[in-house]
Amino acid sequence: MSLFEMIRLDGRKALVTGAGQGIGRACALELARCGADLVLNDRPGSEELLETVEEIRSLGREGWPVEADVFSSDGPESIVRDAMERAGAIDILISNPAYSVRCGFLDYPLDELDRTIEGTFKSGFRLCQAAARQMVNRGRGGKILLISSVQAEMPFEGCAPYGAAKAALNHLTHSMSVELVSHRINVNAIEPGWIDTPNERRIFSDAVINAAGTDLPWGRLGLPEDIGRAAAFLVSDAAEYITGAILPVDGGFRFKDMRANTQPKVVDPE
Ligand SMILES: NC(=O)c1ccc[n+]([C@@H]2O[C@H](COP(=O)([O-])OP(=O)(O)OC[C@H]3O[C@@H](n4cnc5c(N)ncnc54)[C@H](O)[C@@H]3O)[C@@H](O)[C@H]2O)c1
Ligand SMILES: O=C(O)C(=O)C[C@H](O)[C@H](O)CO
Repeated sequence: MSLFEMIRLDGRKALVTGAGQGIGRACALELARCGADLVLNDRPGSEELLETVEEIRSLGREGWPVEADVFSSDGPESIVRDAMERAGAIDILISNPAYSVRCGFLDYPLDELDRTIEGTFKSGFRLCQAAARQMVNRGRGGKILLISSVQAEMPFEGCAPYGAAKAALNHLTHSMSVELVSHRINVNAIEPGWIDTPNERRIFSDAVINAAGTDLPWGRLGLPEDIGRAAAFLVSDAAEYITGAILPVDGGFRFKDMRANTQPKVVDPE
């Protein structure tokens, strides 16, 4: 079979969290273009989620919205329960959202440390666990993809708990791949570099983003679609023999010293 045929996802049911905008939305759209039907999660009341659902349906695929906070106490388990009710199965899981604030190590507030570990690591752990249990019970394998970050390997000032939580997700990816391989469940992660998403636009001014784009080795920031395409490959049959892999999609960012560009102190308040 050709790569083109193997990358098709027709008949597969995928759950993507944080699918209203940014990287989650781009992953969902790319999976739909490859033929998957999708359960799409985002926060309660998210208008962007409904826009993603509409766009998926306009591609001729099913799009089932599940509004829930994946960081909340019953969030991950309830999202998986709802996904099973709507779609009947989860063949593919993409665990996407994270929580972070920027603050120096010496001043980092402990309640924010807890939120970062809860939102970035624990919610991902619990979502993967709940989805993997369904995949194992069903006995037909599955694909799990975690959205990590280059910061798992690349320390930025003011981001210690977030980077540590992403490093923990990388380890979790390796551990899950070992424990789930006998169930034919592939577990992989993508490390996005600096991707032009609404979240980055909230943190940085246009001037900072434009300057960073010029300085990045590829000459531009990453686009959410760059991550979406890598995600679609990793959850397809074309990647059948890939498990426990951490794929950077960063245009060479992690090998260039851009620490000066990544400091929030250069943000223009306007
Ligand atoms: N943008 C980057 O440069 C970059 C780089 C490396 C890693 N990442 C990672 O990519 C992932 C997505 O980031 P993004 O830049 O697309 O962010 P974003 O804020 O632009 O989009 C995140 C989406 O997730 C949703 N979301 C957030 N918290 C949620 C919650 N508790 N429950 C349900 N939905 C929730 C948001 O509403 C939004 O739709 C994160 O894990 C982030 O750490 C991003
Ligand atoms: O969100 C992340 O994990 C990133 O690495 C994004 C950017 O690289 C970061 O905002 C730049 O400081």
